Formats: sequence, C-alpha cells, structure tokens
Amino acid sequence: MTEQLEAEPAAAAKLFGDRIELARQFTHDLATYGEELGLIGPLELPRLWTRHVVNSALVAPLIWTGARVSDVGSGAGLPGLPLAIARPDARFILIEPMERRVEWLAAEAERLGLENVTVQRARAEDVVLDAQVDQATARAVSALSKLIPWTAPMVRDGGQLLFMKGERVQAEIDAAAKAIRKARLSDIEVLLLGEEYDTEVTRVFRATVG
Ligand SMILES: C[S@@+](CC[C@H](N)C(=O)[O-])C[C@H]1O[C@@H](n2cnc3c(N)ncnc32)[C@H](O)[C@@H]1O
Repeated sequence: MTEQLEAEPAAAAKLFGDRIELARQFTHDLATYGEELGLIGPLELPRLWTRHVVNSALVAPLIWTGARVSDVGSGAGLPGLPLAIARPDARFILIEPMERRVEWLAAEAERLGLENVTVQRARAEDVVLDAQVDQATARAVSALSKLIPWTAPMVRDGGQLLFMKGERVQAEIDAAAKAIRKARLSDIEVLLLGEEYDTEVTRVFRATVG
C-alpha cells in the first residue's frame, strides 16, 4: 500500500525542523491505517504529504507561542496532529464526534509521544472545555455559517479562529453574513487560509473577516 505514497517533499523538513521524524511516522501511520479506518480516501496516498501533512503544517507559524488551541473536526488528525508535532510549545485539544476517529486520534497521539495533545469526543457545538482557548482551527469541516457560531464561543476575547478554506471562500463569507453579524467577532479575529497547490509547494493566502 505504502508504495503509492508520495515521496517526502522538501517543504516538509523546513516546516517540521527537528521534529521531522515524528511527521514521517505520522504520515507512515496514516498511509498504513488511514484507508482501512476510513480516515483517508484511496486517492490520497500519492498526495498525502503535500495536500494533507504539509498543508496542515503551514498553519504552524501562525500558532501563538504557548497557545491553547482547539482543532475542531480533526478526523484523521488534520491539521491538529501535524500542528502538535511542529509546535510542541502549544497545547492542542482535538475535538471530534466520531468514536472510531477519536480512538485513532488518541492512539496516534500516544504512539507519537505527543504530550501536548488531548482528545475530546464531542460535536463542536456541544463541547465543554475547561477554559476558553486562544485559537481554534478547522479544516474541511463545515461552511463558515456553521463554523463561526460553533467556534466563536470556545475562543477568548483577543483570540483567533484559523480556518483552512478552498477557492469558494468569498461565497462562504457572503453566505455567512448573518452568522458573522451575530458572533462577537469584534473581539476575535477570523483568519481564512486558502490553498493553492503546484507540484510540490502549498502556499497559503490570508483574508480576515469581521
Ligand atoms: C471531511 S472531515 C475533515 C477531517 C480533517 N479536519 C481533515 O482536514 O482531513 C470532517 C470531520 O468533521 C467532523 N465533524 C462533523 N460535524 C462536526 C461537528 N458538528 N463538530 C465537530 N466535528 C464535526 C467529522 O466527524 C469529520 O471527522
């Protein structure tokens, strides 16, 4: 199965630095078990590094020093686990409702020895956290019209929502106008991270809402 796995792109070592071995282990584990556990589709192996692991790690420089971060709808652990690997100074709460995925996330965090990760089984709109977080991330989970009301209450004043979005981001912003008006976004920055892929490098563009 792993023979179809994409070769590690040069960007990976840059993003993960001296944590690259953990990123390699995560990618290997995802390639080995991900399809069987329904975490990734059969077409993802040839682009696992670029579209998933490196793409997730692009958010790492945006995580504040020592931040508490909730990753909503982590699924296979994206972006939460690559972020926890790249940023051992920060703490990550992975929020995911599906039992099988929760089990994978907890087992994989343990296999990787990530002491900065906790996993909570919950839907974002129902989750109860010990305290509000500094930043919340989400990738491929839901439209902004839902994500904003789900996550804004989790984040402290002065905190930030970091959502990874595709090309239709402007249409989503327009459709979320009501949710944006209702959320207390004067106190929270919403940063939208879009993706542009070429053969090897994934770039991020930024837009703010609110
Ligand atoms: C398409 S997957 C994306 C997973 C991962 N973030 C990624 O980028 O590969 C969407 C994930 O969101 C989770 N999800 C769906 N509704 C949710 C909710 N209300 N709160 C939290 N997570 C939710 C699903 O169980 C699933 O794991």
